[in-house]
Amino acid sequence: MGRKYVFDFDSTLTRVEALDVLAEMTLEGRSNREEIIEEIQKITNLGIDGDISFTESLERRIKLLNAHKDDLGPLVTELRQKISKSIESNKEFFEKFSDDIYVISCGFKEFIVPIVEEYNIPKDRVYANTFEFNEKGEIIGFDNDNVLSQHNGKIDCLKQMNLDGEVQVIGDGYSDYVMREAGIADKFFAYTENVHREKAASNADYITPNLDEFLFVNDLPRNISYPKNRIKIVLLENIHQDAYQLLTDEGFSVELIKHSLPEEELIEKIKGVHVLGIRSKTQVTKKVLAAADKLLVVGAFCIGTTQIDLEECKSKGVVVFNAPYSNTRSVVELAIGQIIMLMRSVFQRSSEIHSGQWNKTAANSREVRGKNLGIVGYGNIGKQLSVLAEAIGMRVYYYDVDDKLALGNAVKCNTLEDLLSVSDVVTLHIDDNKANKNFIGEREINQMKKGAMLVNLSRGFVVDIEALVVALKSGQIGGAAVDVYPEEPRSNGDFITGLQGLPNVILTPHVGGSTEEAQRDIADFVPNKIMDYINSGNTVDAVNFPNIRLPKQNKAHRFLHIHKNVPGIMAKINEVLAKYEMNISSQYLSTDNEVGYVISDLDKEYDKEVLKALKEVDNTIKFRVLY
Ligand SMILES: NC(=O)C1=CN([C@@H]2O[C@H](COP(=O)(O)OP(=O)(O)OC[C@H]3O[C@@H](n4cnc5c(N)ncnc54)[C@H](O)[C@@H]3O)[C@@H](O)[C@H]2O)C=CC1
Ligand SMILES: O=C(O)CCC(=O)C(=O)O
Repeated sequence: MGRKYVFDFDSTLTRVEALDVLAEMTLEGRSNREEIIEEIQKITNLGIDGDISFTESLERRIKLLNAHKDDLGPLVTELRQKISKSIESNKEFFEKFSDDIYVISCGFKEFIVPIVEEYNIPKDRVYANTFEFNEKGEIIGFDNDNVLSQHNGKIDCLKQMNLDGEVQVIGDGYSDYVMREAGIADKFFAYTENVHREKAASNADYITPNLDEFLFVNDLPRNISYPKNRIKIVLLENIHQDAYQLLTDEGFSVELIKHSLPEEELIEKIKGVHVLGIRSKTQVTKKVLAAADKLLVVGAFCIGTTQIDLEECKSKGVVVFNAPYSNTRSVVELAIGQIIMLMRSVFQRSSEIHSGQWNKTAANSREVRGKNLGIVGYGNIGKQLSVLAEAIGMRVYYYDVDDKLALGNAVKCNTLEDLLSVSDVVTLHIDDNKANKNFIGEREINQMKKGAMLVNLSRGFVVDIEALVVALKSGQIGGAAVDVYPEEPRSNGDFITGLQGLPNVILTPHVGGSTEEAQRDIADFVPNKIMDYINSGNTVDAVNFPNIRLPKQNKAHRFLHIHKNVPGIMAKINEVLAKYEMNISSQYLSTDNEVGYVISDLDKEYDKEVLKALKEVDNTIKFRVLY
């Protein structure tokens, strides 16, 4: 093609400005170090944005630096650790196109050459300044005759190089852009992986958030087939900021929305989205999924997943992850707290005193020690609650549809009625299966001891609210703590329930799992699952999909193929691979009744036609090339 690639060094090939790093090193121990560093950074930026002449910026910085020849070795060592992430991961490009790659920098050859040589860029293709030293080896200036020490020196430098073919400049600063503005370069790519400079970005032919994107738009060899910045993630329902941070740090384009979206709005929003993050409110229905043209993953940043049509997701090759344990402890602690508060009628006493009434009484105030706690649903939450409740002296009874091993001294009940009839407090921790609708209704309430308490931290639809209201008014139930409701609002604001205003009723707005700890843990767990799937194809812990984990292979391509689980499909996939003479270095298939998911690691080079052929294999649901 005869195309030439001209790279800037500071904040482009490396994540930092080298002179700033040098300053941090040379000013070590100085009392005014921070102020000087700040001043140097200010001057650097003024020079980069063209607000002061570059020569002035260089002179002023060198004076402040107080550097010595001996500092340059450690500086190079430091810079080696600070190569831009996507530059580091795309060495293949620098190998294959080494004859066409140049560095033009207003930095200094003394530290640029040793770094870029490792990327196959020899010193004769590095255009940069050189330091001047005094007899003691101190850096006292720079070679003033070098055009790169002058304002807009990059223009003259590139002109003198007289390169053939199309010249593309990749850099973060205004001084890179001016080469295109002067008509010497053909295209300017504003490189924003490390810093987004408005002046450079607004003048660019193209803004490239990393080298992956640059290589993608130019169809050049690259480490990953689809740049991460092109992967669009939408996080709804006020998901913890840490999740946003993790996913943006990984290079994805993430949008954070505070509330849930109703179906019609989600149908619009989901178009072009690769990953959707939700909590318990957002309904991911068939209609939503029909509009989801790019969707790869749904992340439920909670335990429950019945708000998602898991089967439809699977049939469309959309993998769903949740956080099955992150908020377990938070729910358990709230349950314990609520049980104690109910038994002591604390909320009534509190409301009285809030309204100016002193009512010191022991009536309806009991210890939990020695009382019977009935746990319905002996899963992750139920079991942990069992242990904590015993530790504070409660006698635990439990009921579960599955055969669950009793922890500690807990007593298993064979029927729900057995549990209800013996418990002083009944607490619900069954899962969010829709079959559990009105699981506790009038009949079950009447099977409870008179005056017993009811706690619901599972799902709102599990309890018939009207029946509960009647029982609370009649005294059949002595008090209730309710965290979840059949209908919950999409965002904070007004809310009405028949339970409002009743004595000894604690109402909370679905906050069982809403603690800093739980939300932080979820914000770490789910994004890691998402990244593992996007980056490596791993589906371990997916709730609706065959689970596979295959270690990353070097010098291989990875193809992901999701298909309907029909006889002979693997043979067809491998026939295609054989036809295109691809050597399989490892392959892993996992299936369930409906779908099969196979990861194939293959030899380095491949004919792009193979991708088309694999997509066309009958019963293919989704196909993706990772690298
Ligand atoms: N309030 C909140 O903020 C939170 C609420 N939750 C709710 O708590 C539920 C339980 O969470 P985990 O313990 O982690 O779930 P889990 O799946 O570990 O346990 C649920 C247990 O309930 C049992 N079960 C289901 N239906 C039953 C029935 N009809 N009768 C008796 N047992 C039945 C299951 O066999 C299972 O052992 C979640 O599904 C979710 O709905 C979870 C986290 C936070
Ligand atoms: O607070 C949330 O996001 C929902 C908590 C919950 O109910 C769950 O984890 O299933």
